[in-house]
Amino acid sequence: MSLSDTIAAIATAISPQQGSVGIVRLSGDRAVAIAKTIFKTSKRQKWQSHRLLYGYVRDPKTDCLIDECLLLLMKAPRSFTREDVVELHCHGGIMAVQQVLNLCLEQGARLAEAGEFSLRAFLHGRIDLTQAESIHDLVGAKSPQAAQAAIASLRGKLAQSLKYLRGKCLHILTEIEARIDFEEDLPPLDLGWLQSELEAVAAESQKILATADRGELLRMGLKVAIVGRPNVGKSSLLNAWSRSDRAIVTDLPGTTRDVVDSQLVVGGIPIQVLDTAGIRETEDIVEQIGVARSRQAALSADLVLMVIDGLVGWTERDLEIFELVRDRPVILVVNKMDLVNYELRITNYELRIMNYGLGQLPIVPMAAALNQGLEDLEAKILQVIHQEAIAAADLDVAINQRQKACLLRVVQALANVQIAIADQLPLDFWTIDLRAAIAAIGEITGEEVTESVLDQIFSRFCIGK
Ligand SMILES: Nc1nc2c(c(=O)[nH]1)N(C=O)[C@@H](CNc1ccc(C(=O)N[C@@H](CCC(=O)O)C(=O)O)cc1)CN2
Ligand SMILES: Nc1nc2c(ncn2[C@@H]2O[C@H](COP(=O)(O)OP(=O)(O)OP(=O)(O)O)[C@@H](O)[C@H]2O)c(=O)[nH]1
Ligand SMILES: [K+]
Ligand SMILES: [Mg+2]
Repeated sequence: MSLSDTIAAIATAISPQQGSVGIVRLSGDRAVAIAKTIFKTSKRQKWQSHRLLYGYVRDPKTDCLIDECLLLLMKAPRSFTREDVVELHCHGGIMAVQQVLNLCLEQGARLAEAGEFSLRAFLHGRIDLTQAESIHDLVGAKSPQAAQAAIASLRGKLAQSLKYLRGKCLHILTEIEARIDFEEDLPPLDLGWLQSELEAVAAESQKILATADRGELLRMGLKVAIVGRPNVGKSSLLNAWSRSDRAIVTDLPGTTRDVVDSQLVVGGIPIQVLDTAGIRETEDIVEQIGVARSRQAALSADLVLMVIDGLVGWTERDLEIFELVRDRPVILVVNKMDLVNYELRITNYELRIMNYGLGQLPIVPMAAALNQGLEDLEAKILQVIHQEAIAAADLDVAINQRQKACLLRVVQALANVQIAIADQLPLDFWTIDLRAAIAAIGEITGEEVTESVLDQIFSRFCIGK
């Protein structure tokens, strides 16, 4: 992959007969020259930076008309990549953008690799690595809160905090090194200052680290499986919750055969809900496979909603299903509460559930068919996944697992400096650990990062980003 190539890619999502506009993007030294061979505009319009030109794309070999387009020119360094960038705004769908892209490639551009526009923006110093990663997060965001965290990082909030930490570490390092090099000429190190600076850096690092759990939830979301005996109302729950008719509901036990999923957002957290086949012994081959899939879904879920029938109550069959899922976080949904005396039953369940040794199982009474109990269910879910702690993190950025791993190394290295001081080790030892802390911060921002880490990060991007 050469940085001196001029690259081209379709920058928008493409889908047949969809999207009113599609954009082909070029970046590099030859972007303007390539665009000029295929895009014709009236003489009155000048090829000026940050202006839109109106015109037509033609195949220069055949003079065949391809599309009516707008062209946006952004001259280096005032562009996303800091190279010359040309955008051809074509008609949507597949054909126009694909043909325009092919012409760019025929005229000497190379198809961009995944994330290569963003990689160039990073390598040319327009954004740091945390900002580049946030572009990927923003594009993939599945809730407004996830998008908010991404845009905060994109604006450089995390980058700023890290820059501040790195600055402090460098300052401490300089003070210590000066004592190594010119010991006689300088006043002795102020150990009180040094330690309070180290503690301040560690505390700030911890504050950023505290956003990692929220980051994980916002990025990955939660997989929630609905399981239970046939006919307890699992599919009714999925439909009520997703306000859809996603799953088939009938009064026949064994209606759901396959795992049916739906995407929701609860408290800003993207949730994938899986409705599953009712679990029971059966002779029906198709249903058997469905039941096996239910078990699999339950075991791979982050959280299980185990549904029982409020009218029937807790049965031995329910206990068997509970045994299957009890290693996962479980919420017990007591459904069809519209059919029973509420107060009486709930007390009854709590007693019986205690008798079964199920402990402090969270219970939510519901009437899924009547859309009742959904708010309680969501509140209980947020409680079970410790949402309070997550919402309490007082930074609006939310770091990812890579950034977390680096920050943990920062904290560890700082602790090692403290140990070196306490053990009165020679100053060289102090600086070794401080340098490790600085390097770990640099790995987050991209100031000190290996090619393989960059490769890992940018290869997850889509082509055209
Ligand atoms: N059509 C289009 N829309 C888009 C993008 C794009 O590349 N093209 N973006 C792509 O991600 C996002 C906007 N982000 C951008 C970020 C920086 C620059 C840019 O040219 N920056 C220059 C000049 C700034 C200025 O003139 O003030 C710079 O920072 O030097 C452009 C878009 C979202 N929308
Ligand atoms: N009265 C009442 N009926 C309900 C409630 N929830 C579901 N039902 C009814 O119970 C029957 C079974 O509902 P489903 O949602 O298909 O149950 P399921 O657990 O998905 O069943 P399987 O897919 O067969 O395992 C249907 O007739 C529903 O209308 C409820 O809250 N109250
Ligand atoms: K059913
Ligand atoms: Mg069902």
